[in-house]
Formats: sequence, structure tokens, C-alpha cells
Amino acid sequence: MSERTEGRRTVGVQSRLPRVVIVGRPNVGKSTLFNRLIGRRKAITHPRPGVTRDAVEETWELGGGRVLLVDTGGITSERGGIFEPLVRERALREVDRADVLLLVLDVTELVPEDEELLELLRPYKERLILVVNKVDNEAREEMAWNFFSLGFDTVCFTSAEHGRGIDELEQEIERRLVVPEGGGDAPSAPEIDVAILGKPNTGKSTLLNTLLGEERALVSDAPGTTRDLLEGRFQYRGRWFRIVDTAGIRRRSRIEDDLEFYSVRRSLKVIEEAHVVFLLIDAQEGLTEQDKKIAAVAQRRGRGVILVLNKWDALTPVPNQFQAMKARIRFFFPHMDYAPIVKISARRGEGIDKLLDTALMLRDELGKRVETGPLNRALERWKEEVPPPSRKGRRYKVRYMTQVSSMPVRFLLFVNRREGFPSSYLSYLENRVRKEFGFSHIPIFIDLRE
Ligand SMILES: Nc1nc2c(ncn2[C@@H]2O[C@H](COP(=O)(O)OP(=O)(O)OP(=O)(O)O)[C@@H](O)[C@H]2O)c(=O)[nH]1
Ligand SMILES: Nc1nc2c(ncn2[C@@H]2O[C@H](COP(=O)(O)OP(=O)(O)OP(=O)(O)O)[C@@H](O)[C@H]2O)c(=O)[nH]1
Repeated sequence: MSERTEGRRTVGVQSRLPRVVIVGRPNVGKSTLFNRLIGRRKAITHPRPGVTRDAVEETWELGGGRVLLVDTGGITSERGGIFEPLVRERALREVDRADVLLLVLDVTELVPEDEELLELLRPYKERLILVVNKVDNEAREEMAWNFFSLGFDTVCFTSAEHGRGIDELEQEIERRLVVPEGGGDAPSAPEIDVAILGKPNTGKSTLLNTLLGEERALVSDAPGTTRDLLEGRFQYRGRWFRIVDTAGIRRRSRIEDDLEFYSVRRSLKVIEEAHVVFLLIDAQEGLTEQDKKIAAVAQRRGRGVILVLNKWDALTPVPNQFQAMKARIRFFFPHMDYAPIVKISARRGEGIDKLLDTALMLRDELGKRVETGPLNRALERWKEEVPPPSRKGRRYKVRYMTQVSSMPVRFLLFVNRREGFPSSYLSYLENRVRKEFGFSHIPIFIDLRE
């Protein structure tokens, strides 16, 4: 991983390359393999086990992309080995961060410590390649077949020392990473998808760059690219972000006209793929009509929306400025009074923590599931506090409520009559659900059923 700048460390954003992590007990040949893969001498190999080193990592060119190759030898060789809680914890941290795991075994001996590791790593099966090392010759190849019975899908035979089986191993790693043309990309499923939308010149590209830092390699930005969208991934507070920007759409449509690209129609696709929309607003200009339309689309789709007031640094400071600006937005745009408003300076990297924390909060609300029991106990109470109204002499009854989906968050409310059901009462219930079950910042839907 490249050095992070001070600025980025303070905002807590880590852009990152995919990690290929080598694990295994001492003396199986991890560092020899590491050196073989990197193709030049870097780590020192030890003929005797148990020499303390830290995890060694190097950027590695693979299939036209860049990945990070990590040797955990130093960790697992420590006294007590993987059985030692601290050692295990450190090793597991590397394992957790890995996109591909290479578990190295020695073909000549399988010892209890190997078995321990195999069990420990079984939950990571999906990303694990079993590397049976020291397969120096045909005779040892015979022995290697036994390792298929360990129950892992992918087994590679190598002789790190003599360079056998290295090509096959590299191909296997590549397959796992699915490195796209033109650059390394993080293969693991993103936890939170964010779309950056906003008028031209509000600072979308600047924000994307701030978030991704120097690792622009993650952004497929080649001229004439046929891809519509730029995307980048990074980790923040241990969670994966995938950020999609509409720059590609912009570039093409600049030829057409700038307003057109910021149409609802074009933004739809991006919104569709996102959990959360960062709606960028130039703090000097405020919210536009088009912004409101885009936000409404995201709302109808049940996505989270953050109203991001950018270029905060360019304002002449006035007391209570943020409060006043928020109040103005709330007043002119009351339909989304739950959408968080965050102020940032994309250029200076200010407010980015707050922005990402807010995004995580929305993501968690979107993924939340409420159990039917507690929900209906609460519903009884809400009904007692404010009974459902009558209309034209007919009483409306509310019977039962259940959450049918998260992301978008949707509830069913069973009533005696749907027709003419008072929307004010529905709003009342919606507000209670929001407040008491923690859906304060996202759109939720309550459908009526008879
Ligand atoms: N025969 C044979 N020996 C190998 C092979 N790969 C590594 N070795 C030898 O195995 C010993 C251990 O290799 P290392 O690469 O230091 O092993 P390690 O797993 O990194 O060990 P720790 O640093 O203790 O964790 C060295 O003597 C290597 O030369 C191989 O493919 N065949
Ligand atoms: N003062 C200030 N200027 C900013 C900030 N963020 C972006 N800018 C400036 O605003 C202008 C537009 O920024 P971009 O990032 O290109 O905006 P964009 O939304 O990607 O623009 P389009 O590609 O036209 O859609 C540039 O001159 C930036 O330097 C900020 O936080 N503060």
C-alpha cells in the first residue's frame, strides 16, 4: 500500500489495493514463495523456524493490475505460534482483510499446527487457495494428491524453491481477484454503495478524489472509456465503500448539454445501484429544483439521501450559518425532513468523517429488520395513545403490522378498510415507527392491506 498522506489519515479514509495474504505455520516456505511471486529478493528466508518478523508486504504486478502481497510469516512464527492468542489475533486481522488467502502447507509433513490452521481458516474457504509447497519432483507430486481430501476447492502444487507451479498459482489468484483491465480492483462484495450526484461544478470529482486519495488507479479513467460510471472502493471504519460517480456520463454529455446529463432519467441508473446518494450542493448556491427532483427519485426508491453542502470553505463566515442554511432547506424542501444535511469541503478534506459516518448510519438503518412481536406491542400502545379516527361515521381499525423488506424498508399494515384510510393517521404511525425503531434518516414505506 502506498504511503498515506497526513490529510487522508486524519479523515480516516483508506484507499486500498486488493490483498493477497500468505499464511502458514513456520518453515513451510512462505517467505520463499513470497519472494518467488514478487520476483525479487525482499524478505529474508530463514532455514530455521521461529524467527520474529512482522508481516511483510509488497506491491505486486499481477495480470495488468496491482495487488498487495502480504507474508504473515513474522506473525505466525512468534513464540507459541498460532496457539498464542495475541499471535492468533494479529494473524486473523490479516486474514480478515485478505481478498485472497494462500494457506501454505509442506507436502512432506502435515502437523497438528497445520490442522489447527485449516480449521481456523475454514470459514474463509471462499477466498482460500491451498498451496501445497515443496513439491520439488514427481515423487512428491504423488504425495500431494492426498491434500485434496482436506476439503478445499482449490489446491495448487508449488515448489517455491525451484519455481514449479508458480504460473498456475498466479493464474488461480488472478481468477479469484477478477482483476479488470487497466488496474487492480477490490473484488470483495462492497458493503455500502454510494452514488455521487449533483449539478455540474458542485465538486463531485473533487470529492471522489478526496475519498480515493492517491490510488487513482482504482478509478477507471482512461480517455474514451466506454464505461458510463467511474467507481472506486475504499475501506472506512472496517467497512467497504463503493463510490460511483457519473463522470463518464458527464464527459460524453458535455458535448450535448450540461443540464441534460443531470436529468432524472440519467441519474436513475446510478440511484438504482446505490444504497445512499450523496447529493452535492454548492453551499453558495443552495438547493435547486433539479436537486429536489433527484432527491425525490431516490426517496421513492427507498434509498438514503444525504444533502451535502460542499465548498463550505468558500463561504464568508456568519454566526449560525449552518443552522440557518439547514432551516432554509427544511423549509423549502419539507418532504425530506429526515434526510441528513452535512457540510464539507471536498477540496480541503473537511467534514469527510462526518459524511462517511452518516452514510454508514443510513446504510445500517436501511438494512435493519424489526421483529413482528415488538412492533405489534408498540402498535397497540400507539393505538391507545392516539386511536384511529372515524370518518363519515365509519371506524377505521388497525390490526397488525409487519416489516416485509429492508433496503428499501417496507412495512405492511393490516386494516379493516383501505379505502379512505386517513393519511394523517398513517403519517402518525410512520413517525412512531421511525422514532422508536431507529429509521430516523431514511425513507420508509407502509402499505395498507385489508
Ligand atoms: N525443498 C524445498 N524447500 C523449500 C521450498 N520452499 C522453501 N523451502 C525451504 O524451507 C525452509 C523454510 O522456508 P521459509 O520460506 O523461510 O519458510 P517460512 O514459512 O517463511 O518460515 P517462517 O519465516 O519461519 O514462518 C527454507 O530452508 C527454504 O529453503 C521448496 O519448494 N522446496
Ligand atoms: N472552494 C472550494 N472549491 C471546490 C471544492 N470542491 C470543488 N471545488 C471546485 O469546484 C470546481 C468544480 O469541481 P469538480 O470536482 O470538477 O466538480 P464536478 O461536480 O465534478 O463538475 P462536473 O464534472 O462539471 O460535473 C473546481 O474548480 C473545484 O476545484 C471545495 O470544497 N471548496
